[in-house]
Amino acid sequence: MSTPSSRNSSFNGNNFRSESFSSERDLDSVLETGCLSVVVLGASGDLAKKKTFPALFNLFRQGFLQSNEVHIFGYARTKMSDDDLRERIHGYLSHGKGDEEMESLTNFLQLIKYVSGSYDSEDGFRLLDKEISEHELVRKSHPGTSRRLFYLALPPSVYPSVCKMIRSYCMNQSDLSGWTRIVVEKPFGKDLASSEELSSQLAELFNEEQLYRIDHYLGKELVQNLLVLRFANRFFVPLWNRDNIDNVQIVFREDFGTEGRGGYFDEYGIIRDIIQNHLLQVFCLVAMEKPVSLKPEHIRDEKVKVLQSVMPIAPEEVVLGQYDGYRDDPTVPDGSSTPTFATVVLRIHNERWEGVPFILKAGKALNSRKAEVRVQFKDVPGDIFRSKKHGRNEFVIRLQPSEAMYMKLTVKKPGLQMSTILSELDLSYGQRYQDVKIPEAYERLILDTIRGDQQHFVRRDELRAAWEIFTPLLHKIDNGELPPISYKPGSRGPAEADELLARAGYVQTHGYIWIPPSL
Ligand SMILES: NC(=O)C1=CN([C@@H]2O[C@H](COP(=O)(O)OP(=O)(O)OC[C@H]3O[C@@H](n4cnc5c(N)ncnc54)[C@H](OP(=O)(O)O)[C@@H]3O)[C@@H](O)[C@H]2O)C=CC1
Ligand SMILES: O=C1O[C@H](COP(=O)(O)O)[C@@H](O)[C@H](O)[C@H]1O
Repeated sequence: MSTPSSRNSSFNGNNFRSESFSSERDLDSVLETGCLSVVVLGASGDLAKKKTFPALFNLFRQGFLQSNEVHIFGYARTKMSDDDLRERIHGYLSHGKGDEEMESLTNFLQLIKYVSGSYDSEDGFRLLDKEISEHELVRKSHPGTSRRLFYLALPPSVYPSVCKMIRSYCMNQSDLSGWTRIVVEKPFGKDLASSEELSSQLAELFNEEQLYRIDHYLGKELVQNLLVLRFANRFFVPLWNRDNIDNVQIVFREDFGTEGRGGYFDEYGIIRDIIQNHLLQVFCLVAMEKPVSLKPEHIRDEKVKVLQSVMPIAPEEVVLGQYDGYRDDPTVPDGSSTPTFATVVLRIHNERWEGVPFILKAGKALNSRKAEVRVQFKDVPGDIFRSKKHGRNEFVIRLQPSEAMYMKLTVKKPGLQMSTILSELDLSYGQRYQDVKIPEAYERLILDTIRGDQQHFVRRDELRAAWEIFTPLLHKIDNGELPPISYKPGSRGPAEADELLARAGYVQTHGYIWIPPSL
């Protein structure tokens, strides 16, 4: 079988980078070859086992990581052997039972080596460098041509020291055609000042091209589809503005609480955990102007512009909640007033969106798990069918689960009578693309880091603009000026949030539920 890299061995680093913005960026057309070391720092943690290693395994299975080129290193303080780490992640690597699948799993696990060390000591990182260099030597990599990817699956508090250590002891030794790249997770800072401080610390060590600020929502299939939908369809181009759209909701719901991550969560809260990053990235793609091209810099320029056009958040357009029982988690302080739910209305001061509320809503321990964008259109002027009673036109993009997009529209009720009902045009991915396995967000984004494509990563000025929007509100919350309203786990969240939604202009449809079609 020809594999992605065996088909493209002639690509060198420069060709690859200049091609990477092309709209034809097929996954299998732009891989570099040569020795690749992927280092997962914080390998003992939750993200590493649930997301990072499984994503690496999926890339390996599909031939995007080749055993003759790649080696994977886990690094953390926990004392454990290579086999201990393999054992720890094994259960999270989904695979079939066939011989080939089992062989692939075994081969993948054999690529993993574990190095234990602290995040601020020379010894640990020297040892890590020694292990990486040995692997490079075995692979007969020419000095300076190797590729080193450091994935920081760690709390942000240790990013500066870890980056310092990598810079001092673990860099690819020359800049021939090799590289060293750093992937950092969110939350990147706690407010504008701390984020800028962190950015400056990292900028002293690495340039912007080496830093990949990951936001895994940007790797989700339907999030990646947003620009295509908006700018490749004549349907939407003339409608996507204040003349036709009444309000937009971007919603994240989880039907479970903080589940063992209460200690982390309590320091951040739902706005820093979900809204300031994941939902705001989706917001950018829904609201930004058309980029000049698909070059990462052109796209990110437009995202920055729309973020800079967001007006200060009005406290009366915010509802915060905390679910009953949140404080029972022993890692959460007794008197915590950290919000686990928030609805925040953003308003954009520009020609396209003046007056249109963008309602960002996120909550834990709610009645369902889903993420979606809901674009609600204005009523039809001079309505002769009295169709208003059914509800408005809505275009819904279901990011997860059951990826889909559907348009709620009024049609004639089938039958002899001339009456109308609300129905839908439905594109459900499970039904329409039955043979396609939708890649995990992390899989796609890690591949992008290896390919050097920064389109789906957050640029420093974008991050700054995002914090500028939320910092005043977050400071108010931190100072106790906006206490959360309690809500029952398994509910819709505080009733006040629905009231805010109605005040913002959202008209709820009664008696209509979209049911994902079954096969
Ligand atoms: N878990 C998730 O679902 C998601 C996580 N993220 C982000 O990914 C990053 C990692 O998250 P996650 O894996 O959940 O975090 P963990 O709390 O599991 O931490 C990862 C590892 O870091 C080390 N560690 C933990 N706390 C500290 C500390 N205070 N100082 C130094 N080292 C520490 C531990 O390794 P050891 O003690 O062995 O060194 C731990 O195994 C975070 O930035 C998080 O916000 C983003 C999206 C989703
Ligand atoms: O970043 C985070 O995301 C997850 C939700 O991710 P999803 O892909 O399952 O929607 C969330 O549970 C977690 O609190 C947050 O840190």
